[in-house]
Amino acid sequence: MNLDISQISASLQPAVYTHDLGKCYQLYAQPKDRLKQFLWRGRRRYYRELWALQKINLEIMPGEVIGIIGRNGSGKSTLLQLICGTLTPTCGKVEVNGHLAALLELGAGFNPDFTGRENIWLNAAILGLTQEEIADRIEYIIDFSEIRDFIDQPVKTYSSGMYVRLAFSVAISIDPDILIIDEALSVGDGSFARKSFNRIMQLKERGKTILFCSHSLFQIESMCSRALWINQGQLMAEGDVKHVVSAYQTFLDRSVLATSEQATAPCEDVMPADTPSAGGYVSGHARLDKVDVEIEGKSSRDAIVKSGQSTVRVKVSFVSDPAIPCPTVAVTLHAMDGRMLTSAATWEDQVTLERTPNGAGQISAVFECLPLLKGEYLISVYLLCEQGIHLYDSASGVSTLRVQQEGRLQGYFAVPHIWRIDDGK
Ligand SMILES: Nc1ncnc2c1ncn2[C@@H]1O[C@H](COP(=O)(O)OP(=O)(O)OP(=O)(O)O)[C@@H](O)[C@H]1O
Repeated sequence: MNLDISQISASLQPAVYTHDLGKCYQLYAQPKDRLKQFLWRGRRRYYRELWALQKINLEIMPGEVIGIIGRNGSGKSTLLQLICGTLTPTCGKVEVNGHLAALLELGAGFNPDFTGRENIWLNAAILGLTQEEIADRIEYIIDFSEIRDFIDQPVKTYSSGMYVRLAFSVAISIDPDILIIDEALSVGDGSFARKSFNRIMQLKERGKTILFCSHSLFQIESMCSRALWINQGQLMAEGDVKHVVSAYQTFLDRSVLATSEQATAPCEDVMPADTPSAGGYVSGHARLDKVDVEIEGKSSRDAIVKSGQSTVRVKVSFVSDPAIPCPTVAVTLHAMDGRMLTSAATWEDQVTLERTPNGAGQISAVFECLPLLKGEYLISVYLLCEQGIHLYDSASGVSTLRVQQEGRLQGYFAVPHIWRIDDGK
């Protein structure tokens, strides 16, 4: 057997390695301060420093799928951009071993006056493809983007959806060893979002290294083996995804800013922009049709609920393309400050939804004798892919539950328990 030592050592090299990596921005209160700074040549300081990232030490091995979490402005995008080389570090170093493709600002490299086809050539060359490789792949890129009819028009005439489709198709076509994704797991709209998500999942299955940041902890937990939590530019935790997500969730719960940061559930509303079929669904997609909340059999958006007594039923109707696997449904309960208190999901309970040949289906989540304690709570509903990862559609705050309670117990939930008189044994 011939062992190629150089190949073995290459495979043991981290795909991404950073040492004491840091990025500092100079913030000027007014534009003229920049000029003054230039004229004084560093003898006086007219700016304030902002360390977007500090002392980041990472070793990401080939094939790892790493999720990056943190509040807005914590430094996630800065880290991804430093790894991609679109930002220069202020200190420390970053090493990348392998062909890297980034889905950061999609289409940032497009020239608006060039046609879609010309931009493919330009963009793919920037991403490292040779002329021959581009020639080989251009038809695939155009097909994947589904905008063949417009491919010879200048991209400035494109809708934002078309722009994103083209940019994603080019980025994904380079077959990278390392894929960097900044909040772009659901690219574009409708069926394209699912298709792009499937493409990313294929790369994961083929053992590619993937780094992505998302506000959806749910998506991070579903896809990643390891997670990094960044706060105010510092690495707060890294390691097993469940531990890191849980530590971050605890931090969010403790934070007075939790309200503004609660995009932790499957988040953004994703409404299909494609043309619906006669059955009301969009090709390759699914959407919520109707969500109704019933308290003791009566429909209500703003209901009085008796703690430990009332039954709450969340009725969800959806339509989906019958050609895609049947979707899954999740229901979450939030406190009014946005914190998610609990959730229920069909895939976790091994419940399979049913639908008509037209792709329409209904399911109810029934919460009997709801054990919430006094207070106000919000219900949200999510429609996801069969694996419970890709979000098709969501409806936030579909109903407010005003829970009334006898007695003085404090907290959010009554947890089943018993009291035992301790006889000292
Ligand atoms: N070009 C820039 N000039 C000055 N400050 C910047 C610049 N880019 C980012 N920052 C600051 O650096 C910090 C980190 O920003 P970054 O975009 O990396 O955060 P993030 O975690 O990706 O946020 P989000 O989740 O909102 O995308 C923020 O305080 C941001 O305001």
